[in-house]
Amino acid sequence: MDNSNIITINGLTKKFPIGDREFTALSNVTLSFTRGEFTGLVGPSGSGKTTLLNIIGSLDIPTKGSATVLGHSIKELSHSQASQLRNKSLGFIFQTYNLLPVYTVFENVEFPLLLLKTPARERNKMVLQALEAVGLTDKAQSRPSQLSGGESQRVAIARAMVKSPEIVLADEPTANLDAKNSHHILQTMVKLNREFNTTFIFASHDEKVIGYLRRKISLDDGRVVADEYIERPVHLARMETNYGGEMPCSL
Ligand SMILES: Nc1ncnc2c1ncn2[C@@H]1O[C@H](COP(=O)(O)OP(=O)(O)OP(=O)(O)O)[C@@H](O)[C@H]1O
Repeated sequence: MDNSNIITINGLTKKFPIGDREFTALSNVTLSFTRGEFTGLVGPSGSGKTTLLNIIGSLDIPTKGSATVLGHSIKELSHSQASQLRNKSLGFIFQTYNLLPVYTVFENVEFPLLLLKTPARERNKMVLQALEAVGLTDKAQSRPSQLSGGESQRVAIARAMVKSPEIVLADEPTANLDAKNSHHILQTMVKLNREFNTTFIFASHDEKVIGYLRRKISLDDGRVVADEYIERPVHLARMETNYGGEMPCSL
């Protein structure tokens, strides 16, 4: 397994202008992430989790310091280079799913491959594989309005995973789900992380998410206040006991 460094953050400070003042959302953050991590940024509301995830995802840039993602310094990317990095190498999962309502489940998952100009036959195969991985093959022709919250989030996971990104960034992915669906989608992500060695980085204050993390980075007031590796995450342990280490294939 290749466990090389894929994200390096050095002395990162992010300030937002508010009127004629500045608000410091992140303050001198230094962190690195290796391939295959299942890591969460945790902390109270307003602690800077989303801001950090957005910078890693090249949706925003540092005010000071640097963030280097897959060899690209985020501050130095042009708009088109940043969107190329996102299209090719990053998958995003948001709390509101962000599915396109007029398209079918199949078309929603296909969308990133259209941006990458993947040929039709290959596209078809990749979409079906992604839907199978999240257990939604039978919903391929449904529209988002016909899905439950848990199913919608699984479509979002399939859409994030379909292009085999190196990194998936998930911002409060369970915020709109009940406990059963939250565990379901978290276990889906654990399975994908294991199968493809995809790096997952979460921003969340949900204890259910935290129970699956192998690394927990705590933020408070824009600063990293703890960075812990968890030997036996509580929900992972429970999942392995329940399924004897094997995940149910219908996840
Ligand atoms: N564009 C912006 N302009 C001004 N302030 C901002 C902007 N984006 C974020 N902030 C501020 O930066 C701080 C950190 O916000 P951020 O969304 O990163 O926190 P968070 O930890 O993700 O919070 P939550 O758990 O509530 O989503 C907050 O105080 C927020 O109001």
